[in-house]
Amino acid sequence: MIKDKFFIIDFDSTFTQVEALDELGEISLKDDENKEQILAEIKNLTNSAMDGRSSFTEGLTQRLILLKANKKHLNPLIATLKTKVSDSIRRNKDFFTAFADQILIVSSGFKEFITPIVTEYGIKEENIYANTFRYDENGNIIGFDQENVLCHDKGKIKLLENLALQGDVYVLGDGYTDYEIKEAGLANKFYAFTENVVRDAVVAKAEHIAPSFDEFLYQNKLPMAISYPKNRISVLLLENIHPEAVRLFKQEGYQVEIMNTALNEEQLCEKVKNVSILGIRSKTHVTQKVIESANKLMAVGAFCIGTNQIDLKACAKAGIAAFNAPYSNTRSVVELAIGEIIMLSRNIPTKSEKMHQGKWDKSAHNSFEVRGKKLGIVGYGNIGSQLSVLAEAMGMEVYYYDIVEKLQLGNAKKCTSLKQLLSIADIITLHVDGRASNKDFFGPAEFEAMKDGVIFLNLSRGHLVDIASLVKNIKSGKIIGAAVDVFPHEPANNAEEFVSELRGLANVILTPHIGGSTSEAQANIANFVPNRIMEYINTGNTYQSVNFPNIQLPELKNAHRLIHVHDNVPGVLANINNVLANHHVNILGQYLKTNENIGYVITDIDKAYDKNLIGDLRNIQNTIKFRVLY
Ligand SMILES: NC(=O)c1ccc[n+]([C@@H]2O[C@H](COP(=O)([O-])OP(=O)(O)OC[C@H]3O[C@@H](n4cnc5c(N)ncnc54)[C@H](O)[C@@H]3O)[C@@H](O)[C@H]2O)c1
Ligand SMILES: O=C(O)[C@H](O)COP(=O)(O)O
Repeated sequence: MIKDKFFIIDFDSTFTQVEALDELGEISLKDDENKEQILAEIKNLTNSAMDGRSSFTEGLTQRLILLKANKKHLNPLIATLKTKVSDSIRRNKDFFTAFADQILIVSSGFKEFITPIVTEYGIKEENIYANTFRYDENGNIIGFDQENVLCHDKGKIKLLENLALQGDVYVLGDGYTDYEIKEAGLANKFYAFTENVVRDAVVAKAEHIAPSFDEFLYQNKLPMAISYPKNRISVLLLENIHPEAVRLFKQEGYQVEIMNTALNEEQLCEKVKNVSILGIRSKTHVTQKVIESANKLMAVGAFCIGTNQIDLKACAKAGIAAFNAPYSNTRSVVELAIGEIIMLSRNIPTKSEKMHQGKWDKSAHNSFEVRGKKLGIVGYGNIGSQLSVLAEAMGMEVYYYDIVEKLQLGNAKKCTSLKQLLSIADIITLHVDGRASNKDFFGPAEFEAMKDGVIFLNLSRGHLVDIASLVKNIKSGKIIGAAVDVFPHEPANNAEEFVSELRGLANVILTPHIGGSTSEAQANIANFVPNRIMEYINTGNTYQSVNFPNIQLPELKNAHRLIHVHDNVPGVLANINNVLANHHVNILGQYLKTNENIGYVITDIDKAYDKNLIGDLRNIQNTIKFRVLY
């Protein structure tokens, strides 16, 4: 135990998430017709005193008058406060018990509700310094004990002077009166606690910020309930990712920065330096150089399906796990493709444009039903196969081609070669992935192999199609309609001009890479990807990672979890186990999986172990990354 340190902890908005007198008002004024107005006044008085803008004593007197509270309201208040203990305080309960002799609650609140809350955490009653209420004969709260220094302005300073603590004093609180203890020279350090409320005036003065109690413990090398403070995990989200992702990451306690645009390599190298989690969509390229610049990167989230924009191998080799959302926008792409197939079959883009120019061109020329037409799907993955089902429901005859064997859905017919599909289909739609070998997949030879009068769609990736060949075949009339959603060069944001030879061609639908841009899809993605990443960070689970060996781990119970990522070379597992044996570690469970690039070993061990173990595991040859979870 550290004997010469004292931890002074504030109660309202620090130990608990709320201001207790505000909560008391919710109870005592429940039936008052002016409740909202009075509560707002009380809050104003609280904030003004906490920000150091007004006299504390005066504010307290006024708040008690406004509250019209009675002794009978205290039990319900205590019950409410018990549910509102700050999350990071709650999870570090063991610390309060272990360091009970050194922890003092110093509050300008009231012992009547503070004592029952904090003593549950092992805090000693004699270490609670706070005010006490005065009541009338009917139990109405009519004031406070004027003798107590804590009801006066600068009360906390006076108390600390009286206590004359012999040792280092650390103060943790959200309010100005907490900061004043340090200002008066009565504390060695003041930590502005910002988990529940951020008071700008206090943060501006504080030398140390503690967004959570874990951070306070971490900075002071004190035992923590979790292995690493979550507020130290920084998230950078690019390309206008849906706000649900921001909410989830913030709720987890991470620091989140958002940008609406994609970044080029140079910009990203600069921005990614201290980032722990990077979120991108299809336009930001995570290259080897970017990875080399990322000193703290743990995970990359592609908030989309495609991952060709990420150097997955380089990420794995650097111990960075990558995740995507493999199904969240599938249906949106399929619906757009269906709509476009019908629109192009009826020559609608041309007809609509003419109408806007005042030209009435009623004719059936070049207009066809889709029923009975042959749809050729290239790439029968999640999107291709889902499209197959909807197209058949509209009476289309479906043909598909894929490089791997796929389950045929409904009556869809497999083509044994791309050439076969191209020679059969009336409408050809591209749904392969953007792997490097698919670059210029469709060029002069592929367009040549198509039937005359064909319709062509690309909603997969821009670099798969040679645009010059596509334009040539549209202009020659071989292709009578086309829909293109993805392009070899796409603007980084909505302010940049879209430049393409495809502009201005008849019966060509051009869309700004919006196949997956529906509210439903974006919200689904923003839910899916953060959850995968947080699970990886919190448990080591790599299920559905696109570059790490996939391991689904059991819940971590009463153990420490050692997570070891290493080059996939012989002997590393043996070395890990030798180190564990040398330190007489009791192994509770061990899991190993490798892929072509890395090995991933998870070992759950008894909590009691010699701390040199960690350094020895880190030093094993071929270790890429090592972390401990609890
Ligand atoms: N326009 C958009 O907004 C949008 C939205 C979502 C996805 N996409 C793109 O669509 C692609 C496909 O999505 P998915 O979810 O169906 O992916 P998927 O991985 O489930 O399917 C891709 C299929 O293509 C096949 N394939 C790959 N190369 C091939 C080739 N040369 N010839 C034949 N088949 C080949 C694969 O075997 C696989 O079955 C994504 O990778 C992404 O690039 C675009
Ligand atoms: O891969 C995808 O899911 C699509 O290309 C969508 O990409 P986006 O999120 O950049 O629109």
